[in-house]
Amino acid sequence: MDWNRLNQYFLRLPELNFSLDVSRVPFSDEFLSEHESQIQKAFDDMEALEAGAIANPDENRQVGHYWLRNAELAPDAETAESIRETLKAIHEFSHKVHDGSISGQGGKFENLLVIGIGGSALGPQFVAAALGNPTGDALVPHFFDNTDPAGMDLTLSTLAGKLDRTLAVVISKSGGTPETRNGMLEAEHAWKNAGLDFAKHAVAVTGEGSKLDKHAESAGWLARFPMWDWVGGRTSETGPVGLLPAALQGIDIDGILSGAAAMDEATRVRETLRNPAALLALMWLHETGGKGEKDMVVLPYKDRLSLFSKYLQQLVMESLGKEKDLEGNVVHQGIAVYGNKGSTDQHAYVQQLRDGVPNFFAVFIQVLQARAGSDSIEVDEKVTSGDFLHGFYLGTREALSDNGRASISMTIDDVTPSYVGMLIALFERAVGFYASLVGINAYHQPGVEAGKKAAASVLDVQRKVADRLADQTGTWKSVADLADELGLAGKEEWIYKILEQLSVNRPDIEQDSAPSSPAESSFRHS
Ligand SMILES: O=P(O)(O)OC[C@H]1O[C@H](O)[C@H](O)[C@@H](O)[C@@H]1O
Repeated sequence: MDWNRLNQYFLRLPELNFSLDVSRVPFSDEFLSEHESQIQKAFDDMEALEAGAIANPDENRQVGHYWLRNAELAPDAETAESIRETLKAIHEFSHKVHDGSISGQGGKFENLLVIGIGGSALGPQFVAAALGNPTGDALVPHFFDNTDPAGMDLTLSTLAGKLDRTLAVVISKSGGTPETRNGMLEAEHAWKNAGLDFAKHAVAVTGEGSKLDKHAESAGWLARFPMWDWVGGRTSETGPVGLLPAALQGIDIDGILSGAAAMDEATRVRETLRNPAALLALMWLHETGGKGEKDMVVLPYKDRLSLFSKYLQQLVMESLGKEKDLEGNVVHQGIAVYGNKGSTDQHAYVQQLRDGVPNFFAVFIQVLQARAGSDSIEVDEKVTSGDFLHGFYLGTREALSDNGRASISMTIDDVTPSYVGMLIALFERAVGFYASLVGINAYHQPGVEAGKKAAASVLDVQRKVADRLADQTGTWKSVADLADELGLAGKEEWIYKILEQLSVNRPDIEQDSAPSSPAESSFRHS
């Protein structure tokens, strides 16, 4: 690649020891000048958002995640005070847990069970993996992030005999998400079965007055931490959602906050070529045509960052994947995100990236420090494992460029709390800028509701079908009969799938042996 172009489009932020290289995206100078007024408008939008505008018009909400790492910025004194007080409370609570002045029925807490989903799990999971240290964590984190009973059993099996020293942190902004509620109920049941009082081991992070908040209050849980209306789930990592589990784990949360604050500062600069979030958003615009034409493949060359792409999947796709723009036009926006880590992924899908359908751009994250300490063996003459990792990063990037595949690279020194904060803040702001560039609301998620509503209807049909079979115990019924008798014409497929599932999981519901098709199947209650 062109050394001059690299020097032209290599943004180094010396005060952050962070750099962004967009030289391998084939944009022209004209592209930048053509979009300058749009990016200036995005800066205006962001300024208004940070000043407390209703940046999420559909939900009539402010968007305040940037205030979390700089309370001074909050639009009113009460909000600022609440942020400071909460941070103080997180520190105090975790100190007390660490020194044993708050403990479980079996003694000092040693394990942490985080129960949450989506924005209430992905950030804590990413940070736990990036910054934790299983042999040195103050509390070792475990997660329930689904309503999969087998998954929960697996997690509980690793905590067998230790629940009396395990602190459960139930996280839900709305306080009504079914998966999280189910996880909480399953956990309460497990603690009870172990002869323990769940309330003495539980903490909630949730919106004031939510179902979860009320439940935690009336059951007398150890503590409750707020989840403010103006923080979205996918941008909540620097609020109590992310900070409480991290602090309990023993991670330096002030480091995360200061890294995020420093990146916020750097991405407020209105000079496009000096602003990494603006450059990132413009590169996304260039590569996707502003229409999601290409996917973003995130490839950190460091195991500790392997959950970052999963975290970004929600941040980017739930923010940008929208049917309508702010004016109500149908636009079907979005950028798909996937990736895991290099060089591992070279042995999985990089073949397609290099040679196959050119429908992506890559974002490489290079971490300079190979390992703690400098003691590395030579795995080949004069080269270490870390040199290989670095070589694979440069090699893959080169191979992609050679075949006309664009890539962006960012470089950090090491995976530290501060850099994790920076990465989160950088992508949060790039998402905000990109949303302005394409004219969408990044802060709502209307599409998520459809699946939730349909699931509720499925469970309603399940109750009716199971009751109907129970009313006629012993009688074999076909799907068509049940649909007809229950007035559920058109729902035959659901009825079949529901009964197929129930017959495996409930001893009182049976499916006839080996039917050749759903229509020929029959079921009975016995
Ligand atoms: O924190 P909760 O209210 O439980 O929400 C958890 C998740 O639920 C939904 O799926 C939303 O689309 C996500 O944005 C949110 O993070």
